[in-house]
Amino acid sequence: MNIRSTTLKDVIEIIPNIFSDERGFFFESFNENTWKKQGLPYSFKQDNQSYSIKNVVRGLHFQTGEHAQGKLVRVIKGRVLDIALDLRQESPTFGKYELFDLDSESGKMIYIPEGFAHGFAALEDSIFHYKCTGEYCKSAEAGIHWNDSSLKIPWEVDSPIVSLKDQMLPTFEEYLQGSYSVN
Ligand SMILES: Cc1cn([C@H]2C[C@H](O)[C@@H](COP(=O)(O)OP(=O)(O)O[C@H]3O[C@H](C)C(=O)[C@H](O)[C@H]3O)O2)c(=O)[nH]c1=O
Repeated sequence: MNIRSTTLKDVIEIIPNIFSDERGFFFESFNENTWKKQGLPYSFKQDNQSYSIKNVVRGLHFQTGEHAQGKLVRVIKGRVLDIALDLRQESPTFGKYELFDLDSESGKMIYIPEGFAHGFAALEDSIFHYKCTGEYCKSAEAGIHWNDSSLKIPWEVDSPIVSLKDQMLPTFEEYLQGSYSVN
């Protein structure tokens, strides 16, 4: 597999070895020993999967404090524009985000460590899968508004479909003035 650093400190892009033949293709989406040898995070506590119709935007989400989650994200079907936003005040890339075009054919994965807000837009009807380094904790859920005017995230979708919960999320400025601690 190929591992590439990104513009965000500690966010890693992973391209697995894909074995193609006349039937289709195969790749290992996770292997503890291989990841351990490559110095990649390998301890995950929960797998999640969501299906989003085209134009859905989910996020930007994170869990606060000790419940912060690292996420290994990939697309099983379709194509998404994925985003990671660095919320770690001590990070050299604090307040920066990067967009990642993820699709089912490339198998490309992104590892997003604890301390980031995460979201994605479904550019097609898509199945999204991610491994989390920590379990879900409803009381620790937090987020930042998907359409924040200071972040100006270019989602590439027309009339996004956003949950009521996400429509109510604070702006990045409101978050910064709040009392959240992401890790
Ligand atoms: C995240 C989560 C949710 N749920 C329940 C809670 C709700 O009843 C239902 C839907 O949850 P929600 O609307 O928060 O799902 P998403 O909008 O896809 O949230 C996720 O979207 C962005 C992209 C993320 O990175 C987060 O991991 C996660 O917040 O699933 C669970 O039971 N366990 C869980 O781990």
